[in-house]
Amino acid sequence: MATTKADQQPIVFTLRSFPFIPSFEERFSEKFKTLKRNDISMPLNQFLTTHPQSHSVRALICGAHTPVTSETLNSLPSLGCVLTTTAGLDHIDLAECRRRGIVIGNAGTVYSEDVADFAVALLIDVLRRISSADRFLGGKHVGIVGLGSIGFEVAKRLEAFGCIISYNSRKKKPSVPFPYYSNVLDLAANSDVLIISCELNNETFHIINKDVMLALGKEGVIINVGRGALIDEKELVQCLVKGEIGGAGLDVFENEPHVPVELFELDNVVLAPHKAVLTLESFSALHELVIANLEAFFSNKPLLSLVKND
Ligand SMILES: O=C(O)C(=O)CO
Repeated sequence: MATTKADQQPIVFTLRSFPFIPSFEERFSEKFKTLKRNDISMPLNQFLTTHPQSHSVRALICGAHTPVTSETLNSLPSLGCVLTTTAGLDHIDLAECRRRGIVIGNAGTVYSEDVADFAVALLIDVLRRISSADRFLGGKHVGIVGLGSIGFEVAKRLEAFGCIISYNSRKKKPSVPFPYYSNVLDLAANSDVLIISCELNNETFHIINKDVMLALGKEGVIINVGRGALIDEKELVQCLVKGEIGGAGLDVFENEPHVPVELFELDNVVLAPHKAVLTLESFSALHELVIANLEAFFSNKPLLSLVKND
């Protein structure tokens, strides 16, 4: 049998959730020798500890629903690179990657514009469904929690609607013209709308708690396109049911795919099944980025979307 270019390549282990487009999958498997877990009924770590090729895996592709735990990493002794198809990193044991010198690449900014569009669409939907003319978007004070690439794209779009933007993030961003709040509670107290687009980590878990929701107030709207666990979901449901906040647009939930049943009953809530990034444009850009990252890794160059993990 003729040897293809892929036979000479180190092995890339692709976990299931990589959103391949068929033509891309072909290109990908010509370029890279891949190990796939076809039988997903076998637990991942059992597959890895019994599969002889696990020892030769140099790069791993994962997604939001395929956690990369220390156990997984320990079953891949030659692993040097983890590429996630997500912008978020909360499914990866970052400390273990750091300890083992494994580089991490994420989806960079490929989703930012689509997620920002989606956040704005959710907001318009929440406001227009329940409101009379005095609740339209113009003049609303919008607080953005997490002014990364998504948050910034949201700000650009909402400024064009005449909204007044301010934000909270770990640090004040010197190049940004919007007022900064170092504390989410103060941001909520001064906003009509909170857009949640920060990353989920130990510091941001339940950053939107009951106090923040009460500070946002009865007319306040929350849009979450980050991660479900950024909001204390039980409290969110209570606040919505009791009318302590005005509405919510949610693309993410604390225990996906579970969605609290109470939310389905509420007219002032718009629910979406974690689909803000699901566009052909986002995925095509992601696929190019994954290939470019693997090529960079295998030629000892820095990843294009290298994650800072120190
Ligand atoms: O990029 C991410 O973090 C996502 O949630 C994609 O769905």
